[in-house]
Amino acid sequence: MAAIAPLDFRWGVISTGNIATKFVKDLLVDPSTYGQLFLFKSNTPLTALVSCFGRRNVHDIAHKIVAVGSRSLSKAEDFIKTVIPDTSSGLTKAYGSYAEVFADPQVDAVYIGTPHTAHYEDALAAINAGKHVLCEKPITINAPELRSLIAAAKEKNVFLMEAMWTRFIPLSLELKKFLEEGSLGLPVLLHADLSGNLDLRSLPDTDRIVDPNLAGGALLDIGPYPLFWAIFVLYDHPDNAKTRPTKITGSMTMASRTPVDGTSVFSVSFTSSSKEKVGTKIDAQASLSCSFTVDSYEPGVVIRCERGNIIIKQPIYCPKQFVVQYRGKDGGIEREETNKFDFEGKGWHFQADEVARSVRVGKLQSDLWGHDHSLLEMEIFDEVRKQGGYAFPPGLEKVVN
Ligand SMILES: NC(=O)C1=CN([C@@H]2O[C@H](COP(=O)(O)OP(=O)(O)OC[C@H]3O[C@@H](n4cnc5c(N)ncnc54)[C@H](OP(=O)(O)O)[C@@H]3O)[C@@H](O)[C@H]2O)C=CC1
Ligand SMILES: O=C1OC[C@@H](O)[C@H](O)[C@H]1O
Repeated sequence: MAAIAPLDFRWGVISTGNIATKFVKDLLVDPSTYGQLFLFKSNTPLTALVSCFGRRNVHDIAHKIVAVGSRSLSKAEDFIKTVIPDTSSGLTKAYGSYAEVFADPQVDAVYIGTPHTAHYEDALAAINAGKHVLCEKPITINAPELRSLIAAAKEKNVFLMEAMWTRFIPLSLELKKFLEEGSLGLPVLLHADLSGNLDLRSLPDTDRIVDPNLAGGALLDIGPYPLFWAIFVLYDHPDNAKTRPTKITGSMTMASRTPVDGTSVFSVSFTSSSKEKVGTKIDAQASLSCSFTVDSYEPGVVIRCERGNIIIKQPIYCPKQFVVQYRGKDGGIEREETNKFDFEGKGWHFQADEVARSVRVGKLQSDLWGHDHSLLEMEIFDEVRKQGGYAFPPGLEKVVN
């Protein structure tokens, strides 16, 4: 079979903050690299098998960073010098505005790493300029904004995806295959938590984590990850066939000087009695939480199935290990399998490969994290905020129902 010529996929990056830096560093990792392969032997008698995967092995894509835009030209120039040193000779253009990135004909796709509240307007401007878009999570601050973006992207015939990077890491790809084999039976109860004590009262009120004018709080910032596991395992389960949840509950505690959530607890239920789709078999619930006021908790994700459990270690946004526990006839755990993963880079590049490969074949959304996934996420967050009593300041939402 003839090899496919590598596609030069040309990125324009807007913003120069924390995640833009991490994403761009990962884009610079050679896509053909395997991670370091290692063998792991456990002393636990229960552990029967250990598998190690170190994959990327992408030969069909070459990521190029052709433009970086910032609200300040000098920040864009500094970013290029420090983060993309090989191209400081001029291969990457620095712009003192985001609009210039959108207008650059060299740019195929725009990566958006601005605060949550800017996502809608930045993505819309990129789409209207005819650019494909990869936008950080949460893709918008409510569902109506996202519906409007999806409509605009369809109208302009461009690809749009939320940067839900966890979906594309090797662990998720492997776990998906395992879940589809169904050897543990159906999932029944999923627990997922992402937390970290940020000492919210010590942060300035203008920090994006606590500023209500930047849609601060735990739910929108780290809530996408526990919810990702519920959507990935339950909503996407073959026996659920993308049937929407029958019930969503939410509760929030406000713990900073500002009116944003410090901790959110929410649940999403999928039931076979759902009227939306006859024949659905799954009866499962997800118990989810996120907090900026307490430390992280292990295990990050537990998927309890009819015949055993799957245990995923922190950090749940980029886990590198899952353990499968098989239940014996007496109900006890009779066997465990540990699956470990390793790769070059930090994991943000896998989503970039997905964007380039999807665009290459003319797709307008990802097969793995499509518009429906992000829309479900935003609808769940809207409901949790409603039940939890978190209303954004007037005018923050650019589109409302
Ligand atoms: N996928 C992941 O792992 C992560 C995703 N994120 C997501 O990325 C987004 C940005 O987070 P993070 O990088 O931590 O934030 P930072 O504050 O570090 O960076 C945000 C950047 O956005 C630009 N910007 C545009 N408008 C504003 C504004 N009004 N106030 C402040 N900055 C602005 C700035 O770049 P400039 O001055 O150059 O224009 C700034 O550097 C969030 O939506 C967050 O949810 C964050 C962390 C990890
Ligand atoms: O996406 C994220 O993951 C890691 C967190 O530290 C960060 O605040 C968040 O935006």
